[in-house]
Amino acid sequence: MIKLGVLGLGTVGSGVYEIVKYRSDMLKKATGEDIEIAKILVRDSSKDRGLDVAEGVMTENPDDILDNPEIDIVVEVMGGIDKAYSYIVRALKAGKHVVTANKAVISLHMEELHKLAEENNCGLLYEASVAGGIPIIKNLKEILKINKVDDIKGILNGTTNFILTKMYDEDLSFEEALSLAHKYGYAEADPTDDVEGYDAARKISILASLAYGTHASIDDVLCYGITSIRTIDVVEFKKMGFVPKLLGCSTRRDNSFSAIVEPILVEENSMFASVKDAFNLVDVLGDNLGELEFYGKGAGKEPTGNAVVMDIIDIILKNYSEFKFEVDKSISSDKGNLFTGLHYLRVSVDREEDKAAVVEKLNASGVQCKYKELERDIIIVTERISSNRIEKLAKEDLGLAKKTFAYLRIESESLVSIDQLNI
Ligand SMILES: NC(=O)C1=CN([C@@H]2O[C@H](COP(=O)(O)OP(=O)(O)OC[C@H]3O[C@@H](n4cnc5c(N)ncnc54)[C@H](OP(=O)(O)O)[C@@H]3O)[C@@H](O)[C@H]2O)C=CC1
Ligand SMILES: N[C@@H](CC=O)C(=O)O
Repeated sequence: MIKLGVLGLGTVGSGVYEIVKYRSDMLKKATGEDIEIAKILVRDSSKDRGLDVAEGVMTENPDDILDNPEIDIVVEVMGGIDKAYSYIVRALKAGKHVVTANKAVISLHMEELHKLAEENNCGLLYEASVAGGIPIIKNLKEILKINKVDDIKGILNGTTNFILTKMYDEDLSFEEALSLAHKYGYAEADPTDDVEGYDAARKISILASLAYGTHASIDDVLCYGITSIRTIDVVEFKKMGFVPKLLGCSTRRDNSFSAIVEPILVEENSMFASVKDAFNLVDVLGDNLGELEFYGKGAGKEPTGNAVVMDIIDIILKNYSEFKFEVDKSISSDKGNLFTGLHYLRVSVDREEDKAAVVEKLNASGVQCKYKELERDIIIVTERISSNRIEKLAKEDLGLAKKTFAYLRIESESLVSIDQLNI
């Protein structure tokens, strides 16, 4: 009998609970073990969750799990950083295996937690922390056995993909789409993490760390969210034949890597454009393998619960010990300089006369571009520049205040010059 202690019974925790409860025969067949959820930690054990949890299983005291010698595996699905981190550390020090969906903790403490797990002969698995139901981490570890992986790119956040899809396909406002994403359980407790790109930044930092054998932290990831994209931008994207997607990308050249999360305009007929709602797509480039894509549900109760339970199976079958996370200190981040492209930039102005000032500064910036003036906005497309340069153009050369502009890199194999763009 394997006993689980589950920290959290929200969206993911209830998915885990239901799979363990209703798929017990299949789990026994897969592992040869009976698996029981012995204790579940929540903040409020009196809350009605519509789940038939046996008497005495729910607790508000973490010690009932972390100090319980009968519990073999701790499943952390409560979210947050400090408490979750301290519970994971306690569990590992107590010799308990840990499965977590918490990208915030893994992205921040990856190196230390792997070391701690190894020292205590425990498994530490976190498949659900990246791309929800997609088994990307397990597959990436497999690929890395005989491939060098320099490039990873993906739609890594279900909430923002859902919002952008609803804005593009159904003309919903940003706020309407976000409230739906919350309702479906896709968004983080604080959706700022989703819409500002931090959640995707944590995910790409985890993938980059695994791929490059370095600890890429969230501070190494340049991060822009989707909050500045407005209805007027969507109209312009459609006219140009592009679809906006929030992508997390990482690339390595020699001993430098760049990682970024940013909204990107992809061509209407591209694979990324076809990824709708809360689905994710991760594209991995291995030097033997070539390009490999992983597609599936990136958020939500069942897919994420499935990823967590698959990790539990791997812990029981001891499919965790062969991967060693070793950190190569010679690899460092160069903060997004390796990403370049033509860019779309929209600048909004309050007064007609402000437009002339923007255009004058644009001409003085030295960045080649094309633009058109609308009633209260200027739509600009720039020559190929780096992600750092477009940021400098908006904030320093044009001196634009937050919320008065939006920019997106344009990703297209065929597009080399702004002359090919009709704005
Ligand atoms: N939602 C998703 O689709 C995905 C989420 N994740 C990650 O999974 C984790 C959980 O997310 P999700 O299920 O959406 O979160 P929820 O907010 O839905 O659930 C959190 C659960 O944890 C409990 N909890 C939170 N803090 C504490 C605490 N300090 N002490 C005791 N219990 C606590 C809550 O108890 P109570 O119910 O009593 O308030 C609740 O049951 C997060 O790390 C998230 O990033 C990963 C992939 C997908
Ligand atoms: N909030 C996250 C949940 C899964 O990781 C997302 O929307 O992708």
